Amino acid sequence: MMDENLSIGFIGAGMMASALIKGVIKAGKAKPASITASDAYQPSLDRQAAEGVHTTLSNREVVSRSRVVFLAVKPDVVASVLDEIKDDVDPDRHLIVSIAAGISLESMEGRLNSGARVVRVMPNTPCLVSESAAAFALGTHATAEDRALVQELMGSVGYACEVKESQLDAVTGLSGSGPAYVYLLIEALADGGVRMGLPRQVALQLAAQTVKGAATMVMTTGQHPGQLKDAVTSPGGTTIAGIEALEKAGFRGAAMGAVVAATQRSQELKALSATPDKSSK
Ligand SMILES: NC(=O)C1=CN([C@@H]2O[C@H](COP(=O)(O)OP(=O)(O)OC[C@H]3O[C@@H](n4cnc5c(N)ncnc54)[C@H](O)[C@@H]3O)[C@@H](O)[C@H]2O)C=CC1
Ligand SMILES: O=C(O)[C@@H]1CCC=N1
Repeated sequence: MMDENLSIGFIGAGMMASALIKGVIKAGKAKPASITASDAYQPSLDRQAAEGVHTTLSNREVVSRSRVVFLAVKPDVVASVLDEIKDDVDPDRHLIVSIAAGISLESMEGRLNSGARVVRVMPNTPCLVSESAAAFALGTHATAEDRALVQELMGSVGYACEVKESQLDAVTGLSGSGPAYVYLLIEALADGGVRMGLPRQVALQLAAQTVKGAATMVMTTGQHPGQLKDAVTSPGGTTIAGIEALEKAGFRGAAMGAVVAATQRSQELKALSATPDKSSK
């Protein structure tokens, strides 16, 4: 069990950090006062301060006040942040948890002093509503306790599992970016309803609830999505006409292609982060 007074820090207090902070507070895994967040942008800090979180412009202060330090800046900022906090990171005290897409454990460990405990997590924004889908991979020096802590913390805001680091790009392409694909789907379904005469608000509610209901069916019945699809689809009925339209438009290929494209972009980011000067360590 996690220590309920565990101090958690966030370097970068943008979209994803905000969702995580709200999620872990709601799950009772941390009190606002035991969380410290830094950002270079004052309005982001003001938002966190309003939640009772301790805020600072200093990334180093986050490290000094926290045992678990989330790196929640954009991938291209991770290297400079690690250079900045390097000498404050104590392997006996700190666990560094990066949520940055495509930044490898090796590149982060290479920028910190030896022995630093690092974990990579790929969460998604629905952790704001305790419905995150996250996967994580442990660095060289992360311990069994670190694994349990990350599993408990991320599990408190949704589903979390450990994967090989080499699989994190695919996780990024599927569940990290995935909420955006589903929002597109919901918007498009609602547009279809509006096209056929439904009021916008009604169409949006019906579309969103349909996606939520279908996802819940997959997760609770244990049935394959194909079986569940067949149960909706009457011979010669309406659903098969809709499915034919989707298949003709290449729906499955488009969905698969989205995951492939986003995974490849994550791989590209990794390649970019692996090239910089190791001399500046
Ligand atoms: N948005 C999402 O759905 C997901 C994002 N991620 C990852 O989370 C990380 C953050 O993404 P977002 O929250 O979407 O971005 P964001 O742009 O909303 O947040 C990043 C924050 O970092 C701050 N910042 C910039 N330079 C800084 C510095 N030197 N020190 C401290 N703070 C600094 C910015 O002012 C900004 O508020 C990225 O690495 C991304 O790959 C991972 C999973 C999902
Ligand atoms: O778009 C991005 O790069 C980040 C990573 C996963 C979701 N958002």
